[in-house]
Amino acid sequence: MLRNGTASVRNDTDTVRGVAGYKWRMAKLFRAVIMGPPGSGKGTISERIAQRFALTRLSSGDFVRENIAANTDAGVLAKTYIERGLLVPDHVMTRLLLPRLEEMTRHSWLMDGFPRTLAQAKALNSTCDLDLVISLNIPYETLKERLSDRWIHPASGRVYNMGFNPPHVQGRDDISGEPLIQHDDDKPEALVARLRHYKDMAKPIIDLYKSKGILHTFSGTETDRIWPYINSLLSTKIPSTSQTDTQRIPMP
Ligand SMILES: Nc1ccn([C@H]2C[C@H](O)[C@@H](COP(=O)(O)OP(=O)(O)OP(=O)(O)O)O2)c(=O)n1
Ligand SMILES: Nc1nc2c(ncn2[C@@H]2O[C@H](COP(=O)(O)OP(=O)(O)O)[C@@H](O)[C@H]2O)c(=O)[nH]1
Repeated sequence: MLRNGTASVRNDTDTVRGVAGYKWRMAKLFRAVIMGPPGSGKGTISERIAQRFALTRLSSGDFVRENIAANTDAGVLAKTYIERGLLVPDHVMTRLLLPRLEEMTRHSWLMDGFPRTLAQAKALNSTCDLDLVISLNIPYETLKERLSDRWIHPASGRVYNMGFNPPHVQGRDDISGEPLIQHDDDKPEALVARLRHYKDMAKPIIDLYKSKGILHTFSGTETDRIWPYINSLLSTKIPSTSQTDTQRIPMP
């Protein structure tokens, strides 16, 4: 339910009357957030969840990049921070993200990369009710190893790992064939500060979601071992066979 909108299709099953006089039951929608330190596997796991459960995957990082590429006002502003290695301020992030979410009243989605601050979590909370938050808890040594091996296709945000999911052609993006790059802040010397920053920022957000009873934490060193637990949790919450975000089920 978008509280400031007119549609109300989440967390319950709505009944609407179609043109032929049929009633249609709108399947329950599902909204989730995935959190975790850099390298914890948010992107990798979101991709699996989106495919398995036919959710729309929303990545705030991709969204920032799209706005920068499209030269929107918020994108131009966001760029000035990212170029200096800073996080985009809350008011810019919410200006970018919330209108997008308001377009999603009839979609189930999973958000990666937002909220990153308590202010962003509160802004999200005032826009929609989340069903579930996945928090990934991965040891530091594992993060360090993974990130030193992470290669990115900057234009799309597609992520590779030379051991875990290498590109078909070394150093090249699978889809575009363009060169892959490594981020400076994936280097071990930058990681300690990034992790400390993540812990400080994430703690109040995690506490908030814990108090709402929607937080689920998964710990481990391998995505493939964590995945079955996430899969079975989500299987109890969303129908895996759903091919569309809003299912229409004819009712007598
Ligand atoms: N809530 C957010 C989300 C994103 N960004 C900005 C800063 C990031 O550098 C950039 C890209 O975000 P990503 O989530 O794609 O990338 P990161 O490398 O920061 O995240 P991670 O290492 O966790 O994948 O967008 C931000 O400031 N605030
Ligand atoms: N070796 C290994 N690498 C992984 C595993 N899971 C994800 N990765 C890789 O680790 C890096 C970080 O994962 P990513 O999904 O980008 O994490 P995010 O920063 O939280 O979004 C990427 O290069 C992934 O391909 C895993 O279980 N083992």
